[in-house]
Amino acid sequence: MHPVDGYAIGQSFFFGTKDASLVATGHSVTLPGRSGDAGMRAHAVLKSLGPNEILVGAVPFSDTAQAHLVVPESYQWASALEGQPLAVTGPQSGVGECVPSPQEYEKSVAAALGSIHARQLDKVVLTRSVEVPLQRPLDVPQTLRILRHQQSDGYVFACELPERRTLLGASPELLISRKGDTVRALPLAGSRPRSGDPHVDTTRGLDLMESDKDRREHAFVVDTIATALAPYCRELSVPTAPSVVAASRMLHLGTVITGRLLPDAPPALALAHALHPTPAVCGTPTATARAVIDDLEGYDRGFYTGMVGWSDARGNGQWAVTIRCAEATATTVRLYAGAGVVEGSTPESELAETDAKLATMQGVLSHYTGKVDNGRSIHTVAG
Ligand SMILES: C=C(O[C@@H]1C=C(C(=O)O)C=C[C@H]1O)C(=O)O
Repeated sequence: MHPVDGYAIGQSFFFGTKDASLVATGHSVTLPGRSGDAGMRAHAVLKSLGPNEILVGAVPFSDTAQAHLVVPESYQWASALEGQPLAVTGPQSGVGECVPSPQEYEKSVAAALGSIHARQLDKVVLTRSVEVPLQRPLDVPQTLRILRHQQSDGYVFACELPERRTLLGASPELLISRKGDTVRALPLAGSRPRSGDPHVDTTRGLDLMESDKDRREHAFVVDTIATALAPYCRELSVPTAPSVVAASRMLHLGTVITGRLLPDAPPALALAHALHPTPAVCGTPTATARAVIDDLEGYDRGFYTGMVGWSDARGNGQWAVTIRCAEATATTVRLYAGAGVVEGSTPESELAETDAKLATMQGVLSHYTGKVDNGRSIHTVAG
């Protein structure tokens, strides 16, 4: 038994790394949840409640949408969750409903490339979502164990949202963590699918490291994060080159950024707000990229590409970027994936990247959904 087995739909929260798990239940106080100064306001409320209080939850991509941040009635830290292999997958259950469709997504990437060539922006991250019916109710603890098994590093999470929706996933990307005066971020950008063969993956990793397009795509993120953190830090270490980070089905370029904060630096959630949305999930410049996303994507990302995590009253916390995730109701599950578009991108390669990223959660959830085809077969027939 692990405290995660007490996970209750509508009430609980789970956040786990390879070292520890946080399991929280209920909400005594719901915190102010819009972006901007929400991080500081939430911290003030938390501090007023007492030194042992924490807040947990998720912040959406949009800075005008409502966040879901709560002070739980109870919480406990427990050991890391033991992974569980994915045993059986259900039968093929047909095509998921895609927004935008694969064809529309490729058109949007082409339109974004037009804006990049016209020098209106340098990078924009365009995403897709697929909704799939559930064939049986989702077992959250079991899904979290499967996610832990697949993603040995990284951040496994489940967060109860209003209207009995469950946000869950395994993110390989750390927006920011703060422990005492030490901060850490692990931004990811620039990706290749994994092959299942370690030798092929080594070659793909080298290819990623040598790809000018992926290195530029990555550098936008690192530069933006380093610039945003610098005013709060007395030391900031930013490696000059990224390394290859292996997620369950993807290889990414990643850079471990670490810093020592100045006295009176903001608490973890406020630092996270200062960084969000990074060009890993939005683009460069941020405001132009947001406008292009609003114009081209055609759906509301909700909590996907926001942040999920916890903070304590001392200012510590861990906030992961909400990717490789799904949002489940009692009867459906919506999956998400996106890819960064820069000079050198092509519509086909970015669509393929989103398919590869969708496969992470599709594989994990296939036990509940059957195998899902996210519109590519329609694409092939039509094309
Ligand atoms: C938007 C997503 O991923 C982001 C985009 C990446 C890229 O374009 O290479 C890599 C990791 C993430 O920062 C996603 O996984 O859905």
